[in-house]
Amino acid sequence: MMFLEAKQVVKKYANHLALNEVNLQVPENSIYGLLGPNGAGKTTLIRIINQITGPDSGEIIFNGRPLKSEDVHRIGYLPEERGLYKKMKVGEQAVYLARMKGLSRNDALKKLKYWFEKFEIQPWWDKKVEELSKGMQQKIQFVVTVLHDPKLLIFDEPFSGFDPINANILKQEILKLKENGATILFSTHNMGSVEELCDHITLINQSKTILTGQIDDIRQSYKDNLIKLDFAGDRELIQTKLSDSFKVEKIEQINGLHTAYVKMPDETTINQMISTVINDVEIQ
Ligand SMILES: Nc1ncnc2c1ncn2[C@@H]1O[C@H](COP(=O)(O)OP(=O)(O)OP(=O)(O)O)[C@@H](O)[C@H]1O
Repeated sequence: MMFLEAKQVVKKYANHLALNEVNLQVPENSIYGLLGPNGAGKTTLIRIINQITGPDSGEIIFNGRPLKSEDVHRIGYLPEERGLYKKMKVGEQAVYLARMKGLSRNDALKKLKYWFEKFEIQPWWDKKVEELSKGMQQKIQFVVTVLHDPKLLIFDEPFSGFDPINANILKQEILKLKENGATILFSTHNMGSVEELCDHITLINQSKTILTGQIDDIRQSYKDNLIKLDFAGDRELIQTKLSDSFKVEKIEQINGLHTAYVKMPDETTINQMISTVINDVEIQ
């Protein structure tokens, strides 16, 4: 079942068409990546789903029926522009935000304890937000976003500002949230995170959907069987040997190292290709 759908969503800003009949189909309990270059329309779509702004036409279907204002409590949203109160203490603010999402003080404290321990950020509890770095503030905001166990989580550029170690911790947590039943939609420019996390993607470019589907299907349909082989050795000989069974598109040479771009016919394997040249080259 689709947990979230955007149907023919159109949004104009003054003279700019930010979304041009965009569709989205997010299956329940999936991790869904929204991709596209700067200005493509990703944040606009996310803001429409979060009811911060409305579409000019089209609609959002949530859990099988049109999205309602009260659904906002079932969505956890990490916006692109992080917004914590700088002068307030971390713990005090986290409890305050959790209370706004309907948690009792006791529940908020219990859940915050769990997340602060998980992220090893207990020592920050009594610091003012302004004393934290950007990445540290982002961790707090992530915790506050997921604290009320929303069924739908929407993260706008969740990895921006995180160092690789913390980005990895975040990835693992996103996978666990899925295991625990959440549906997750996130926008990103980070292709590594897409490969590692997403089951489905939609690619938006210039306000339009240009590619959508299951990541495995997309990978399969764009597979062009082109293999890049880095080697040291006799370029002419390798070209001749490979050309018997494969199509060598080109061979480049950089600093004494050759790179052959070899197109593999469907019935051939990489092992066959390598065995053709293995006695004549040093494969890098
Ligand atoms: N409030 C606004 N008023 C006018 N134009 C806007 C507004 N918000 C967004 N736009 C325009 O709509 C287009 C889409 O912006 P959006 O923020 O959705 O892009 P994005 O895909 O999230 O980009 P990025 O990857 O840079 O975050 C841009 O051309 C932007 O200038």
